[in-house]
Amino acid sequence: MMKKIRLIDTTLRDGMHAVSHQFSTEDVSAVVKALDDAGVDTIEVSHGDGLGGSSFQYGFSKATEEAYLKAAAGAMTNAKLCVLLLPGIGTHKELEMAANAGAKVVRVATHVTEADIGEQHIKIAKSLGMEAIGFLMMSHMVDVDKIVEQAKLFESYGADAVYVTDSAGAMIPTQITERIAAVKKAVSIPVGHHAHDNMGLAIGNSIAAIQAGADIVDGTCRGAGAGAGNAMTEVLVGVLDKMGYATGIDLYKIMDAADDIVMPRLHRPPMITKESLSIGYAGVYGSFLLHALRAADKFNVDARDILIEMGRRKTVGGQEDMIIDVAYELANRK
Ligand SMILES: CC[C@H](O)CC(=O)C(=O)O
Ligand SMILES: [Mn+2]
Repeated sequence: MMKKIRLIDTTLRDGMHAVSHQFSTEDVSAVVKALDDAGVDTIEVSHGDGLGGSSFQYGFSKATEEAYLKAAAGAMTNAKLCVLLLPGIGTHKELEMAANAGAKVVRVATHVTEADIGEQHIKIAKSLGMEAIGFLMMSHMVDVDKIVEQAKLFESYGADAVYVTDSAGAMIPTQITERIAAVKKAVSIPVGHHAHDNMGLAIGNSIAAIQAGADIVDGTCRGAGAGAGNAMTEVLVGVLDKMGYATGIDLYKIMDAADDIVMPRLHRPPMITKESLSIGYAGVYGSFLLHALRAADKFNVDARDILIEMGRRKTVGGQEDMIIDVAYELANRK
């Protein structure tokens, strides 16, 4: 029997970072229709920083979250609609709105040391009848024991699955293997992995995760996502099939979705560049990329220096405003 790997496509959420949150509701309908038709199990749609992310701090979305979700729900026949929520950026109000608009799954994303701030949202999601997944971000920043502790917290709150997330695309396969294997041993809920390609390892790390026991992996079409992007959904489908795992996704249809539907909508397709590689190397959020490029331009400094300094200061998601401070300081040092 082939093991079934659940593939969650986040082109319309992580991919929002790659288009500065400017997909239209028509884009959402077209991409969801193609993914659903290809057999994708779960499709995530939200602002790149999750529900409530549309703001000065993170960048405004082209449409409201409700309009995106209604467009997605209306274009789906079989897939489950998923949203991302970072407690504090999104609140129970956005979660209720999402459930009413048709979302069946929520990923409650916290910094890897802060699962406790997700307890309330996991419980609210369950009371709304949703599947609730704990999503531990920036898991390269702590050791294995800490990740295990935090994954167990999510399980104790009633999460249906828990993720080890490489937000910065900073880890190498052995680090993924040890983290996933340890979490898998410690919890009895499914374990997922979300990879970024800043160091060219997104597919390799996803394979390492699956071989270490992961049950769920994330992908985006054409790798659309923060930094150098994510593991490509269409590549995962081909590779997993070759490895003898079932995804339930039609390879030709997902290739068509990626090349014909998603690619023309990416004005700046993510790729490994000196800046996105620096994100992986420095271990900072992929979503810092466009902010750092803009600040580098404005203050006439090297974006790599900004990112390396952000890494040295151990900044985490939500500290995008510090990019300006760092650029300003670097410019004054010159
Ligand atoms: C800021 C939210 C973030 O983009 C979530 C995510 O995809 C990650 O941590 O990689
Ligand atoms: Mn991501």
